[in-house]
Amino acid sequence: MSSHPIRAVLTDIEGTTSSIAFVKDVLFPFARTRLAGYVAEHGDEPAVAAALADARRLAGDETLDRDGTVALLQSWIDADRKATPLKTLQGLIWEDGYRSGSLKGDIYPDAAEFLARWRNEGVALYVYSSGSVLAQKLIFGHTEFGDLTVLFSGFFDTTVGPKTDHASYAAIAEVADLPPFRMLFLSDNTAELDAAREAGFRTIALDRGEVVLPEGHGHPVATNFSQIDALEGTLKA
Ligand SMILES: CSCCC(=O)C(=O)COP(=O)(O)O
Ligand SMILES: [Mg+2]
Repeated sequence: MSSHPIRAVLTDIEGTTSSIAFVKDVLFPFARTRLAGYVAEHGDEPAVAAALADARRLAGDETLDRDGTVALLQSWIDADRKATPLKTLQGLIWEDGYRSGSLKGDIYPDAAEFLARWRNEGVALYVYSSGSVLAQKLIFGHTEFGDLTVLFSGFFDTTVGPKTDHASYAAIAEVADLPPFRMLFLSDNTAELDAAREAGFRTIALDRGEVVLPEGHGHPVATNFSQIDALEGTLKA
């Protein structure tokens, strides 16, 4: 344990503050089934047209028509590909669901409780997820615990860089204006945790019982946010 208090917590969403099951079984199918209709209705809007063009560029096939692009994006959903244009479109489609009340942001109760507690204690909170910033604000903005977006000082998605690249964490620490060793990154993905550690962050792996963490990863492990509080005895600003 370091003697330097943690000044900020940077948290992943899927597998950390929210179950993988919610993302895979609720959010992804919601977007997948509505994708074709959404693109038909909004495909000419600049943000949507740009995301479709980015997807074609990423796939290396700029000749794809609209149906072909939808099929490509659906295959990326099935493969859980964390591609920025797909994440942009998913966020836009989920927005309709959250606003109409058919989607509710599923946040673990311990995450909601301890995020609020840490914020009250003066720890700054940030999100870093493959989901778009819009999707992040929607999931935290529509929870059974109310609007949790007010707890956060900033939101980062893959437009800052891939989650497995140490440079992304260095960029986030710059924006937060903190030395990386004063920041704690929480994730269920050890490749992400390795990248954060390489950038100088402190790290804790979340083991929510949905995936098996690889052996020998070397990150402290917590099964919920109350254990993080105990593990990081210096989690006081
Ligand atoms: C913002 S909720 C949807 C999350 C999502 O689309 C995703 O791919 C989850 O990735 P994470 O980086 O939060 O594990
Ligand atoms: Mg995750």
